[in-house]
Amino acid sequence: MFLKLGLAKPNTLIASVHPADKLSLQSFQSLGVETVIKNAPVVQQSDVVFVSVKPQVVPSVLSEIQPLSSGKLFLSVAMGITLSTIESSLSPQARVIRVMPNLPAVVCSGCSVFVRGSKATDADADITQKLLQSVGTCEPVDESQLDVVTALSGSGPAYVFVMIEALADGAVHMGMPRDLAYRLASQTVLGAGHMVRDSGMHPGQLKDGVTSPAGSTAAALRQLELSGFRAAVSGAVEQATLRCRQISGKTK
Ligand SMILES: NC(=O)C1=CN([C@@H]2O[C@H](COP(=O)(O)OP(=O)(O)OC[C@H]3O[C@@H](n4cnc5c(N)ncnc54)[C@H](OP(=O)(O)O)[C@@H]3O)[C@@H](O)[C@H]2O)C=CC1
Ligand SMILES: O=C(O)[C@@H]1CCC=N1
Repeated sequence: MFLKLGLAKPNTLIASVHPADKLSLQSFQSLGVETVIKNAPVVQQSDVVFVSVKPQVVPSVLSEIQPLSSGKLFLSVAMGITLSTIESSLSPQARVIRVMPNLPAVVCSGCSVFVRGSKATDADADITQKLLQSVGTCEPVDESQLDVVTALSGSGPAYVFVMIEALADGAVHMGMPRDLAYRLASQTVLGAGHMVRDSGMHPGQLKDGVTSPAGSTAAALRQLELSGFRAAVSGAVEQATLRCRQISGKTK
């Protein structure tokens, strides 16, 4: 996406990719980006390094690149891995920023936050914000919020995809063709999100505006309440937050 938007040129990027990961290899190569099978050349040749391996793999990757990390900016997207863990695993001269992006960045509708590490400069924060704002929104937060952010906006697209699938399943059950059901369900979620973001109105007030007395929406909402919909969704955010905290504790 950064290439498409002209924020970087292919010959300024380099990625470490496992040879077995044919899909990633092909997509980088089709963009003209050099790929290597080791992490060291990526760090050696870069000013800004994205750390985007699974949290459980982060400690071994950081210890591998530690000797090469002085003077570089590291942007870690790994859930649950704290700034203090990352900073203490790299050179004291490494600069670190934690980022929590989300999947819709691939269609320029992402939602990211970032937290500056102790050595990160204003220029580092600017470049992080510029990169992430090119693919959606990006705002600074306190690190104490990052696990909940991960649970809300990091994982959130998955909950919404399930919601869209369930909406469409309901409509198909009632006789609607599936392709029409997905079009209507996805546009409904987009439109509702747009209204909450831009109207300044409380979501409950917007919900009331859709709900005619003795109408179909009231019947549907009653079913959602009986099924524990609110508790299920807010419980999902709670469980995801707890999982981040668990990972965070294990990798300190
Ligand atoms: N998916 C999402 O929507 C989001 C993910 N994140 C974070 O992004 C990170 C990656 O997540 P995700 O992309 O879903 O996970 P994936 O497992 O899909 O990607 C991780 C990649 O790292 C590779 N890898 C494994 N070990 C090493 C190593 N030692 N050196 C270099 N590369 C290695 C893996 O290769 P192989 O498969 O061959 O092992 C794989 O290609 C996680 O930390 C996650 O918390 C953050 C926000 C959103
Ligand atoms: O599931 C995960 O661990 C990552 C973190 C945010 C989205 N996906």
